[in-house]
Amino acid sequence: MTEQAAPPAGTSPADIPAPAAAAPPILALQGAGYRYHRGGLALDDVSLSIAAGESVGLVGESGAGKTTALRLLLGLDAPSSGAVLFDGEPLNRRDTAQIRRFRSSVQAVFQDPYSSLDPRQRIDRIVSEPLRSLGIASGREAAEQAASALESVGLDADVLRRYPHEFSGGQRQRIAIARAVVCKPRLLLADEPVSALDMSTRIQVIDLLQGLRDRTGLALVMVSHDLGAVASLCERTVVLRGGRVVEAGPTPQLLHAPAEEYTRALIAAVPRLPR
Ligand SMILES: Nc1ncnc2c1ncn2[C@@H]1O[C@H](COP(=O)(O)OP(=O)(O)OP(=O)(O)O)[C@@H](O)[C@H]1O
Repeated sequence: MTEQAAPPAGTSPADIPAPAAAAPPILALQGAGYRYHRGGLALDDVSLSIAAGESVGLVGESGAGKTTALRLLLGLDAPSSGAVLFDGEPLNRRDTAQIRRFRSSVQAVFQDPYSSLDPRQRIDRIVSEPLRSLGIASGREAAEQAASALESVGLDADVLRRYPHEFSGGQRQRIAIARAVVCKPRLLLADEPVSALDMSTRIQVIDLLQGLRDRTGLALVMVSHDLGAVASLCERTVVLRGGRVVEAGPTPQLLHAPAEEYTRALIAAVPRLPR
């Protein structure tokens, strides 16, 4: 039961402001299903939501449906059944005004930092691209925001005139993260963001994501096989198996006292949980 203070003498109920309605989650899957043209049901009745500032891990064995779920959340594919909700409204790829708001609020980072950056473009063009394509900034203003995004991922502005091939995998992933955060999104969707990196670079990129999350309140959805990365970054974890959610809950609880045998087996398959 919640307690409610009595109104001060002389005030009528109409004078008392109504409690603010809770904001809807930034993004949600609502009973979402997805079937590939030549495949079976890759996702089946999946519901999950990401509130402002929240970090959610999506785990499961290969083929569980993690990438498919992320593609629906990113609006790259439309669900075959159910819905994707953005700020509480169904995501409609034909609603250009909504899609513009969506793109400036929800950005992505992918696994392979080698293929995700256009090799013919200089870093300044790559990092400032979301600003130009969303009409947020151009010219000098876009260049300044790109430099500041690079600074936020630990790279100096002198990288701006260089090309992707001049950088290591970890530096390229930092550049990809700078491009994702340059328009100050509310949510970052990351598909295996550290799995192509060696162990020490992995830890640096996890620390970077952790720092961005803590400093800016950025919400995060991370698909990962690396339960150590999920433990470091995600307060909540959703376990997928065969396209369905088998278990979800606070990450420490889920990793240390899993309710499902499937989750126990996933954890047991990890040599150790780093850090
Ligand atoms: N383009 C496609 N056409 C047909 N079936 C597909 C396609 N992409 C994925 N699938 C199938 O959909 C299911 C879910 O795949 P998905 O890639 O989402 O899994 P995942 O959990 O991300 O796996 P991994 O960890 O290996 O990346 C699998 O059965 C997969 O074979």
